Amino acid sequence: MNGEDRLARPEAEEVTASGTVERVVFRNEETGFAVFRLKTSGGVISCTGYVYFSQGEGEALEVTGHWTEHPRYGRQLQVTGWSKPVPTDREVAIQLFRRLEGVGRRVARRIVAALGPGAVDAILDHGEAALAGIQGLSPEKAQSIVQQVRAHHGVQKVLGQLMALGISPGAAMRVYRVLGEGCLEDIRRNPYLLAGVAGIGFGQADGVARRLGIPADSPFRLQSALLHTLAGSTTEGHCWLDRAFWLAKTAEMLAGIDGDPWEADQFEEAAGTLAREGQIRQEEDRVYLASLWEAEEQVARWAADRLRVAALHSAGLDDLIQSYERESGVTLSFTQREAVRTAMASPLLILTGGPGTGKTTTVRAILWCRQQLNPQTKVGMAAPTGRAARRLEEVSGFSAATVHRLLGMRVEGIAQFDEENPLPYDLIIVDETSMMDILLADKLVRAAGGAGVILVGDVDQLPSVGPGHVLHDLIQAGVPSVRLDVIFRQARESNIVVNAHRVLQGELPRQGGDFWFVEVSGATTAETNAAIAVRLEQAVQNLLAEGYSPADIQVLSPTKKGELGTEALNIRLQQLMNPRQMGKKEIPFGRKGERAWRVGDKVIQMRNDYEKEVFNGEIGMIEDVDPEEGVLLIRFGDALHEYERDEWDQLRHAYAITIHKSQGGEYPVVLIPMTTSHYILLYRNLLYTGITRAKKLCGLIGMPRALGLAVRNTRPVLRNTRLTEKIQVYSRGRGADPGDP
Ligand SMILES: Nc1ncnc2c1ncn2[C@@H]1O[C@H](COP(=O)(O)OP(=O)(O)OP(=O)(O)O)[C@@H](O)[C@H]1O
Repeated sequence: MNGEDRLARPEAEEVTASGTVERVVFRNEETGFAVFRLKTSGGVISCTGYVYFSQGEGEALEVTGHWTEHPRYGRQLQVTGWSKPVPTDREVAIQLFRRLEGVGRRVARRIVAALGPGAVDAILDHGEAALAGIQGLSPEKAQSIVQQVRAHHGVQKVLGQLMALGISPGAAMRVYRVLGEGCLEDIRRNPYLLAGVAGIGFGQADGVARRLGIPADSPFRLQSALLHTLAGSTTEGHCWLDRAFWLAKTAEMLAGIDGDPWEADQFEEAAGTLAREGQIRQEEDRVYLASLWEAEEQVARWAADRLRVAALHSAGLDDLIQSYERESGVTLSFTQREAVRTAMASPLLILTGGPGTGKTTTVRAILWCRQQLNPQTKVGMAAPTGRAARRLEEVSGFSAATVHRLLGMRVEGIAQFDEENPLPYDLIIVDETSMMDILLADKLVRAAGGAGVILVGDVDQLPSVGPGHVLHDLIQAGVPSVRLDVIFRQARESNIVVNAHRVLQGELPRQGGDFWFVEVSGATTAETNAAIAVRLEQAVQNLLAEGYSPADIQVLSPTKKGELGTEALNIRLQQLMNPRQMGKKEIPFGRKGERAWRVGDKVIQMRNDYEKEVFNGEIGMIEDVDPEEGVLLIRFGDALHEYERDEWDQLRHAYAITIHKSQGGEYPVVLIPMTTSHYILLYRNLLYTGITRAKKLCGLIGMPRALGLAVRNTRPVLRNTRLTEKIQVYSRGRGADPGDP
């Protein structure tokens, strides 16, 4: 039986059942999805669906849904609607109030005597006012009763009404959690509040607003649209937008939805409100989201403060370095020594260089010297991604964490360590800092306290996915930095390393050894692309035959779209590396169920999940799937995680990933298709980043012209940031806050 046949198909007929919850087998706190047993007069039934439990076990519930047949768990009710029965019988009502905390039999009786058996509804509708005048109820107790009744019964009304506005069950739960009990009133007034809740964007909030009859020129709408445009620019890496451009872009976006032209100056008032409310910050013609402005300011002031601290050169340092050389058998180069000296003397150092230039070796020397000077030195090591952290651990011999974990970040934006509670280290070393965006840099510097900070990275790699160009800007601003640019002999034996440096110099890579280029040609570009895809498959087959595992082989593409984009390649490569097989479990997905998550699939996490502690860009493997529940069991490193159906959007297949996503990763074998169809993405840093991900073998397959274009194209990174200028201003002591109104 194949995976699709195993999928339970709901029977058409809708059924209703009521009873009490016997056991909650599984509950996802984030989405509200639950598996539970309901004790009904006809026996215990198994149910699945989005249900909000206030108590869980023992809770009365009425559910509607469809029967499904699960191959392992048998008959289950797939719940599509639910309610918590409000008692209509006096004695039942009294029992219900008695179950509330702090309510005795006497008070319960008095409430029901005053309000009748419909007391619950009266309290839901009128709140504390309904309880006014009931003997023996203090205002605090009345408040507590209202809260408890709302928690038991009110939430379903709210969720039901949210769903009626077109919000999905999972999102409705999130809205309720984020915006709280009064969310409906707030949303009716300003539906654009929804745009701030995870998973709901401006477009969906706008749809709700239309349903609620909010006028198209409502100030809330204009403000939300403006914030949307500004936040959108951060996906291109910008920290700020030019004001006139911002207004015009927002006008254009709304005109695209409404069909009518909007004038940019219609947004002036909305922009003024956002500035007054502190949601945006303006510096002359530049407009920032407040959070980005604050982050840039913070990092700038921090770097400037450290620049002002005079470097303290310790006299015996050269002797110490010589001892290290004797001990380790490594003779450091002139530049490496300079890096060690600067690291000892300055509270901040940037160590940059391409592959094989000796960054890790230098870090080892620095650690050794620090330990010799003070054996008590506490060192914190981190990298922006889990895999980069694991690698740092391997090469340095010290334990390393992700920056998020180091800072104790459990949810986006909130860190356990900050200026009030600094990290307990004397020295903090962060690797792969080209990947660090301004928001993460802000968190790091806030928590650094008095510790020395060494930022290690390769400034020629692609910049961070998030906003800012931090490593580059810090170097530009004159932060003490050492650039290692000599490739060591051992590294020179690798054409991967040599070619990475050649590409940076604008030279074509040379073939041979661990680096090869397969030329593919055809009569037309389309034909050539098709031939490249076939040749890529052959290369994968050959590598598998040579004993490489699917996990060893990583295909990288500049883009997601097109025949040689990651989406199309993933379909081909899944068929090749993990084909459908009898007995291999899978779950179909996609609009027509044409794709499948299959046991053994390689997958990539697409955004940070703080609960699971699985971060953007991490690669995992599907170990098991439950087609009935829609649950995927995925291994990331040592940990296994469950992904519910509504979490699948966090995942993609990872046989092919974009070069952007591969940042900070390393793979034994990297294969990159090269086509002129990716014209706008063919540039030097991108190719360089792709090549430097390979450890044992790097294969480029495609058009020589595409390779030539990529090597020659030095497209500069254009990101709107002011970090460099701000550091320079602050370090000269001109402390005027450019953003103060
Ligand atoms: N001073 C030195 N003398 C001789 N060999 C060295 C020296 N420094 C580094 N190496 C050797 O050069 C190679 C690359 O060094 P290292 O791993 O430190 O570079 P890296 O910049 O961290 O490289 P990557 O970014 O590729 O990890 C290693 O084999 C290392 O042993």
